Amino acid sequence: MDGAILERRAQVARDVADDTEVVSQRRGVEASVSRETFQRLDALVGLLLKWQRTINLVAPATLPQVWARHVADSLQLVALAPTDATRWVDLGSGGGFPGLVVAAVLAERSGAAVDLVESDSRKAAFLREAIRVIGLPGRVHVARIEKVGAELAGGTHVVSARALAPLPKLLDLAAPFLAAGAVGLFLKGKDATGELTEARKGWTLDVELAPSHTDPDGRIVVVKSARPLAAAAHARSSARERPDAAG
Ligand SMILES: C[S@@+](CC[C@H](N)C(=O)[O-])C[C@H]1O[C@@H](n2cnc3c(N)ncnc32)[C@H](O)[C@@H]1O
Repeated sequence: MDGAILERRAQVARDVADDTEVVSQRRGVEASVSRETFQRLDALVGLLLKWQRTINLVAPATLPQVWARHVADSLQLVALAPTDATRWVDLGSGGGFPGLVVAAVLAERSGAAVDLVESDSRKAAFLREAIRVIGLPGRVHVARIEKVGAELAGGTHVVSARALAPLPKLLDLAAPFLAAGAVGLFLKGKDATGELTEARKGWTLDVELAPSHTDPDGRIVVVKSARPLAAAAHARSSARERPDAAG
């Protein structure tokens, strides 16, 4: 059989396999949330796929696994948060993970509000549109986290982030929220333990590493409290004061 026909058949087989995978991942999420939450998540995925044609909201290679890699990955944070959490801040939300997924669940809690901080204005436009169209309890801040953190921190129950920065830098970004008593929920890959060892050089931490249900190598860093070590805090503030300091 000619090579072009073989390749076409192989592509059709791959597409069918992808479709089957998408259907089964979507069913997995459907079984784990309420009907209303699932409808919001379905609408979110639809909107993401539409906007993804013009903006790179998530890595294109991850689209066939959108339900597992993005929706289910984000959803697992809700089970690790205090059950009565209503004030949630998501840092560096990008295409809405985990922030918009959390907002889709928290929509059922009275008084819930999810603040999404994202400095990229095109991604922020998507976040705003998703909140408007789906009717999510979210607010978007098109800003650098460093600029708005202190102002947003009061009353936050949970601060989350995925794929934003290595843990030591992430703790610096999340510091105002953690200082205000928020629990930190940070989705991490296989380097979580190494990043935690690094972070302990600058912080006294009460932390748990929870397994990820969507990535066998992944961990969720649950930060229950974080206090900067005095010397490390001093080093950080001196580095900020010296304009020629690295980092
Ligand atoms: C790699 S993406 C991850 C997006 C999303 N959390 C996810 O996991 O799909 C990191 C996002 O954080 C945003 N970001 C990075 N540094 C930031 C900062 N200091 N303040 C606000 N947003 C920031 C970037 O614009 C980008 O959209």
